[in-house]
Amino acid sequence: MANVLRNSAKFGFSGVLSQLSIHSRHGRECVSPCFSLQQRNNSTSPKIKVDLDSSTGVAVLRMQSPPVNSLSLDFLTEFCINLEKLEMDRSCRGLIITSTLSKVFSAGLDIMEMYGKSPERCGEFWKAVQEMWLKLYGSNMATIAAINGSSPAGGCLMSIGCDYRIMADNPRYSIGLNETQLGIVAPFWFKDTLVNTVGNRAAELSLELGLLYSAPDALKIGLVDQLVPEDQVLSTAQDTMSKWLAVPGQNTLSHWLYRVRTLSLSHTGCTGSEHSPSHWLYRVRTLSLTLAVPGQNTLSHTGCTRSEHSPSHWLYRVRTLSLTLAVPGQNTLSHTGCTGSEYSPSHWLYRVRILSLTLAVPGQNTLPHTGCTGSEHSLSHTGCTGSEHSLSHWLYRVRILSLTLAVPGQNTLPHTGCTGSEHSLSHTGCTGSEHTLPHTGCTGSEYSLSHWLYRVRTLSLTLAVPGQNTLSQYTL
Ligand SMILES: CC/C=C\CC/C=C/CC(=O)SCCNC(=O)CCNC(=O)[C@H](O)C(C)(C)COP(=O)(O)OP(=O)(O)OC[C@H]1O[C@@H](n2cnc3c(N)ncnc32)[C@H](O)[C@@H]1OP(=O)(O)O
Repeated sequence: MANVLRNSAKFGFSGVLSQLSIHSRHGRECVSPCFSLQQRNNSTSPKIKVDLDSSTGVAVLRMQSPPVNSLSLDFLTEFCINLEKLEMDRSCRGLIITSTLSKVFSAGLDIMEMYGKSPERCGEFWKAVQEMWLKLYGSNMATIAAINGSSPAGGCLMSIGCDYRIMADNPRYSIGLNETQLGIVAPFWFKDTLVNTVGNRAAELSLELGLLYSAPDALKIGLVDQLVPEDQVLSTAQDTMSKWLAVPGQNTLSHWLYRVRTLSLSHTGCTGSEHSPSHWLYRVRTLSLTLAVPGQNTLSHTGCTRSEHSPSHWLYRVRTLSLTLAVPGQNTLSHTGCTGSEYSPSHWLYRVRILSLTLAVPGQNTLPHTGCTGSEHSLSHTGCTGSEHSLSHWLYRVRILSLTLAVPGQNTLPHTGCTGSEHSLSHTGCTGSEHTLPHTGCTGSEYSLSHWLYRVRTLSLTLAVPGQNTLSQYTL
């Protein structure tokens, strides 16, 4: 195992990403996700077993792919097909996910899928990973992870994609997003899902250090909701499910809104029939894909078919969004026109903030302030100095910072040229009457800095969709 992981780190993810990039730049015909799922399911023996109890409306999905339920393309395909079937079965209202293996819930993404594979295979694999998460996180069923063994990385993602987590009370089992320890950057939607589960600070620590938590520690930080003796994991999940299903309207939009709300966008500019979950799944997925690998996903694999979804249309959107979420070291910037020495990390460190500020408000920020140079580029206001500028530190801090600053309509240009003491006001540049914020519902003393910072972070996720969010319909 150690060798495999070492190899994957060595050859690994940048290679995989660039392969993906090459692949996606060529573009492909879009097909419906259902069709593509069926097409690519090549496995012979089932890796997933589903039992639906029609009297309770609860399905138990058992992962049974030895040795460790690693998430290979075949596994994910089968998983998604089963999920899709249950989703379409109106008699099924609740889903419990568990493992038939002793000691392991899921070892996460199958390392062997991640190197030495063709670009096509890599693309399919990564698409399947995203589909798994979208289908689970966006499910209309109540979902419970009955975690009866270790659940690192992608296994943890699968768990936090569920509404509730019950784990075996065994300190030898661990769970967490440990990608950083493998030299892998957890995509932003992994991060967002973790933040939603354990909060900002715990997620920040967890991702920067690539922590795996023992079951008791996972309970302490809220990564799991409950620990029970190993032989009671499934029965407790079944008891718990009955409480979830007793909530009126469990399968309705209200359920959906609570989960998706934090996913960015979903509930914002929609009206009328646009509120259908299927519509949203595709919108969310599109954006997620775009942002998961900035500059690398052309979105040909999103399943969008309307002509407005043509690559050329998307390229412009993608570029904007990608820059918004500029992730140092992960973005190759090939799509921005940067070449050669501009790729150096130091270049990135200084560009990132400016780019974030500039482009986080599509259509509102114009270019002039991207031309900042010299001392204006100092990142002193981020609190980062010297060795703190390591990759993992940057990835998680900068991203949050840029989201914090993204306040469409509020952060107008003047503050981008701010230097020195002006930056002390939390670099939002907002003062006095600029804080009208009629659409946020904020008034009077609510304008205090700490309030503002926390609200902004939430708002910025909502607002990161060019031309879609007016916020007028939505009051936090
Ligand atoms: C394009 C992609 C871009 C970005 C992706 C970013 C996201 C990445 C998310 C991920 O999920 S990366 C995967 C990270 N996974 C791990 O770090 C888990 C590693 N595995 C373990 O920690 C342990 O195996 C375990 C705790 C799950 C189970 O321990 P134990 O019961 O002691 O089993 P072994 O370690 O002996 O393993 C048995 C067997 O299984 C193979 N294996 C384990 N994990 C994986 C895996 N993730 N993929 C493929 N194969 C795996 C292991 O090599 C052993 O195989 P043998 O042939 O040696 O028996």
